[in-house]
Amino acid sequence: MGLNPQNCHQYRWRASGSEFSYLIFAAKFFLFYYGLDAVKGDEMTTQSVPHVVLGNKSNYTVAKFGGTSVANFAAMDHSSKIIVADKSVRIVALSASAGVTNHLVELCNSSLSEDERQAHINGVLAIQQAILAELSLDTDLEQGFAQTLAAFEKLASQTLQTKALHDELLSFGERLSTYLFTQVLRSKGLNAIRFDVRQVLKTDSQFGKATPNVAATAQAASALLIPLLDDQVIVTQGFIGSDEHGQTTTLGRGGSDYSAALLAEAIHAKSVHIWTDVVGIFSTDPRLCVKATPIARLSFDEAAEMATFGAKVLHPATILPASRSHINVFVGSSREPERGGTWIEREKSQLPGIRAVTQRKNQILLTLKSPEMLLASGFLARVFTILSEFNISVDLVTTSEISVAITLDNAPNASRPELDQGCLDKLAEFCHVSVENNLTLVALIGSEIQLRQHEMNLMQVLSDFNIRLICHGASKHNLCFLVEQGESDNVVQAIHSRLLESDCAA
Ligand SMILES: Nc1ncnc2c1ncn2[C@@H]1O[C@H](COP(=O)(O)OP(=O)(O)O)[C@@H](O)[C@H]1O
Ligand SMILES: N[C@@H](CC(=O)OP(=O)(O)O)C(=O)O
Repeated sequence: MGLNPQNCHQYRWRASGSEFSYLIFAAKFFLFYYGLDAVKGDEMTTQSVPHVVLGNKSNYTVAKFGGTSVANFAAMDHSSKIIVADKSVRIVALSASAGVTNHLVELCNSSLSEDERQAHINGVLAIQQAILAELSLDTDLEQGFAQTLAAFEKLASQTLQTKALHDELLSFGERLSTYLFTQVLRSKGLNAIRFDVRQVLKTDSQFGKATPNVAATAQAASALLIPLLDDQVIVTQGFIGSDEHGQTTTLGRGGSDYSAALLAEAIHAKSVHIWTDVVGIFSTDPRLCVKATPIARLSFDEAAEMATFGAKVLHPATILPASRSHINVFVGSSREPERGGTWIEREKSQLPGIRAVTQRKNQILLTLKSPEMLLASGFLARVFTILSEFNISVDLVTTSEISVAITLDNAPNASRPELDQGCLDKLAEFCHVSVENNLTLVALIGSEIQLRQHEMNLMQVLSDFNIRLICHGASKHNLCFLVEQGESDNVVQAIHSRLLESDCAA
């Protein structure tokens, strides 16, 4: 296509004969997208889109591409066509290429042997080099990429003791993928620039799971990001940010979705598009149930519950900025954008009933029993005070006259403090403590879930399994229970087959 970004001040796309397939793709994508937007009443245009704030909204879109959508050159190529076809996309928030963050997490482990360390470094380099082999980087990108790669190799070869250094190392996946993807977009004729998101995505210093500072992010975005948006596509990193001292932070595993929603909020975007490897959010993980079906529309509440209770396709915090700032969220497949996906919107779901089933493995059940609880007050307050002192976050709670059962998330990526012996000792001072591991939390998600007739079928389905705890009533959007981890895939499949395959919400 031969468009030199240095000389290109207009956001545009030029097609030659050999690029005819892009035209067809763009037309198909546009038809699909326009169809959806027509339903929603939004206006789409193929023209350059200036940053116009209508009311408190611009007409821009933030597009997030997950690790699978930038896994290799072919995936990047598919993803780039979506941006070419949708001129409202002005910020692209990228994840690290699939597999890279897992290597980086391993490299944070201080007990690695030299050979193991080198194998993980080589794993990261191999993924970058395979993509680089298909590209010729412009000088500005080439220099930055080489420096970033050298900085990665230097840091990765050391034993890193602090959480701050772990976050610095974890950030390299996104920092590298954004150089490569910027070039892929330029090769399609887009005026793309790479932007270091740490300049604007401001967080506290809770390394590993930093909390964004929304006001500081908005302020930095209006000074540094919004002025760049009129005639360029900004390629930036998901997952990472920086604290007030300029140190790199991360938002927790899978956090790029959250970054995209935060950036959309900061630039007053109308929507966030999450591009992944499935054609939307399904009635359950499609890898587990072949008959799982994509859900066309979900409310913010339903989507938040699904993400919280294990639907890996969306980071649970994504809905927070989207919901408070009225930003619609779309989830679709970067390989097959024309197949549509799931729209997550403020409107309440039209259909009461169960719409999906999710599971979250590696849960702990903590049961605290004390005869003193009988007719006594203050027991629960004492329990929760101790858990909070140890920064332990509780998921489900059920109580009986003399005991309380609590579930805690112990997933490897939960980024939460583990249940340590100090906490258990403190609880044991006034009650009998039992800890059960290897459990899975299964959640039925929907709207106005009440134990009506077809939900009662659930009890029949579950009668074949050993259920450890059931929790229902605090939210109308879920009904949760714990099962043994070894059985949980079967439980989800049985529930899906009996409750969702006949009247799965669409
Ligand atoms: N309810 C669900 N709907 C769709 N996908 C789901 C669901 N639950 C789990 N998943 C899994 O989430 C995966 C996509 O998330 P992820 O691997 O994080 O993608 P990305 O690389 O785009 O970040 C899918 O491949 C699918 O197996
Ligand atoms: N790369 C980070 C952040 C992320 O969001 O990735 P993905 O979009 O591939 O889930 C991770 O693997 O956790």
